[in-house]
Amino acid sequence: MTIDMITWCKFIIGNKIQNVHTRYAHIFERSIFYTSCIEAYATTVAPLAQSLAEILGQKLNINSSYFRENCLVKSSYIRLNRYPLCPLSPKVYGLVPHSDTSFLTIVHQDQVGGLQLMKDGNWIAVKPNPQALVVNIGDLFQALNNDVYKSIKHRVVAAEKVERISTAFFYLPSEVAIIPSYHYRNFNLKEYIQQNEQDVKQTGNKVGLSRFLIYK
Ligand SMILES: O=C(O)CCC(=O)C(=O)O
Ligand SMILES: [Fe+2]
Repeated sequence: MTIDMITWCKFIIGNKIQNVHTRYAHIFERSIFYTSCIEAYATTVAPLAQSLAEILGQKLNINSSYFRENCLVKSSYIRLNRYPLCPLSPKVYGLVPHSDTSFLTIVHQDQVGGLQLMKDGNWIAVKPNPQALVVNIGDLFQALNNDVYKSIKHRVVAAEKVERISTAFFYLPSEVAIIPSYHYRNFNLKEYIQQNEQDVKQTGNKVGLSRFLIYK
């Protein structure tokens, strides 16, 4: 692994609405305050994600009930990211460049900054604003809307002087829900994750949606 592929970030994945990911259960069990915060946040942000997906989907001929029917409460999850101070910044990333698998990702970041988006071949810093949420289009939404709205490539620059915290809510369908698309062959989340894991193992990279294109 080269230095630029190291991720300088600690994270917890959990979804208290459902069950906490078993690998992290001990952390969640330790603090009732913590779990209730996560639960309150997830309960608030999930309907927001659904409304945004429905609004975006309206002009794209996506059936208005699609998200309600296929995104179950337990299919979405939250990832808490902590970016500790990094002596090697800016040589390593907080998070390596990636696109999210989700339909939508709703990110809350603190005041430190470090999130960057790829736009027209350039990395653009997202101005940190703790009063605002960042909404990213994910891979599954790109497939669903036949490439009208593209999944955004993003990365996080490692924190150099001040530790950074962010919270990402990934709005996802159930593992078996079909993602209908004209550009991509029918697939579901389970298949997509398996394919990505296989590609990362074999090539070191997530190949992503292009694996599922009908016409290459
Ligand atoms: O920390 C951030 O601002 C972004 C987090 C992110 O991209 C992720 O968790 O997938
Ligand atoms: Fe991300």
